[in-house]
Amino acid sequence: MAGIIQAKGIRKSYKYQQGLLPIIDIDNWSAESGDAIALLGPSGSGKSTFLHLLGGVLPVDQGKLEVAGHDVSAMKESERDSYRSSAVGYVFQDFYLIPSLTVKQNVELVMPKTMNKSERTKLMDEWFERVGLQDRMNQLPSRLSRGQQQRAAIIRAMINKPPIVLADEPTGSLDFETGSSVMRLLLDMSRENGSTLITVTHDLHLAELFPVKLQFAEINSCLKGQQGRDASAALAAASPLKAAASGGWRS
Ligand SMILES: Nc1ncnc2c1ncn2[C@@H]1O[C@H](COP(=O)(O)OP(=O)(O)OP(=O)(O)O)[C@@H](O)[C@H]1O
Repeated sequence: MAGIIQAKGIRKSYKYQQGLLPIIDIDNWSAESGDAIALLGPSGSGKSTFLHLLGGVLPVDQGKLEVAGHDVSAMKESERDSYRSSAVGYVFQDFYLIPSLTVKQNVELVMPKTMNKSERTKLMDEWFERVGLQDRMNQLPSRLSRGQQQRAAIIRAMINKPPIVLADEPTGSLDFETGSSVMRLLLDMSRENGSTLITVTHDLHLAELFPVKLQFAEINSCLKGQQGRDASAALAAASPLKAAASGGWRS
C-alpha cells in the first residue's frame, strides 16, 4: 500500500510581530505505509509544527494533506480532534501522563468505550507485560523512572493500533542507554502494529536505528539555504560511532 501520507503544496505560517513567519512549505512529499522515519533538522526548523499538522493539532494554511485516508486539510477543529483520537498515536518528550491517575488508568482513558472491562484488562495486561511494566501498572507515574514513564506513554499511544504514530523527541529527556531501549521499543511496536512511524530526534546515533532518515530541509522549502545544508553535511559526516562517542550530535 503506498502513500499513507500525502502532502501537496502545504504551507503553514505563524503570526510574528506585525506579519507572518512562514515555517512550512512542502511542495510534494509522501510516506509509504509501514515506513519508520527519523525526522532530522536544526532547532526551530519546524519539525514539531510539521508533526502537529500531520496529527491535526494545527490546521494547514494552504494545500492538501491526506493521512491514512483522511483529508486532514479539509477538516474543522472538531473533526481533527476525532481524527487524532482514532488514527494518530502521539509520543512526547515529557510523556504527558496524568499525574493523579495510575499508569494503567492513563492507558485505559484512550481505549474504546465499546470494549468491555475484561477485554480492556486483558489487552492492557498483555501490553504492560510486553514492555516489562506488569508490576508497575497500578502505580502513579511519579513512582516510575522516566524511562518507565515513557514506556507507559508508548503503550497509551499504540494500544489502539493507530495507522500513524508521531513521536516528538521521545528520548530527549532520557539518558542515552534508556533512550536507546525506548527508541527500539517504539520501532518494534510500530512494526508489530503495522503503523507508520515518524520520529523527530536530534540524536544521530538513534536515528541510525531507522530505515529512513529524512532531513527536513530536503522537503521544506522554507529551509532552503545555509541552515539545511549545514545540517545535511553534519548528518553525512557523523558516523554512529562518532555520534555515540560525543554523546549524540545535536543540531
Ligand atoms: N505557536 C507559535 N507561534 C509563533 N511561533 C511559533 C509557534 N510555535 C513555534 N513557533 C516558531 O516556529 C518555528 C518552528 O518551531 P518548531 O517547534 O516547529 O521547530 P522544531 O524544529 O521542532 O524545533 P526544536 O528542534 O527546537 O524542537 C520556531 O521559530 C518557533 O519559534
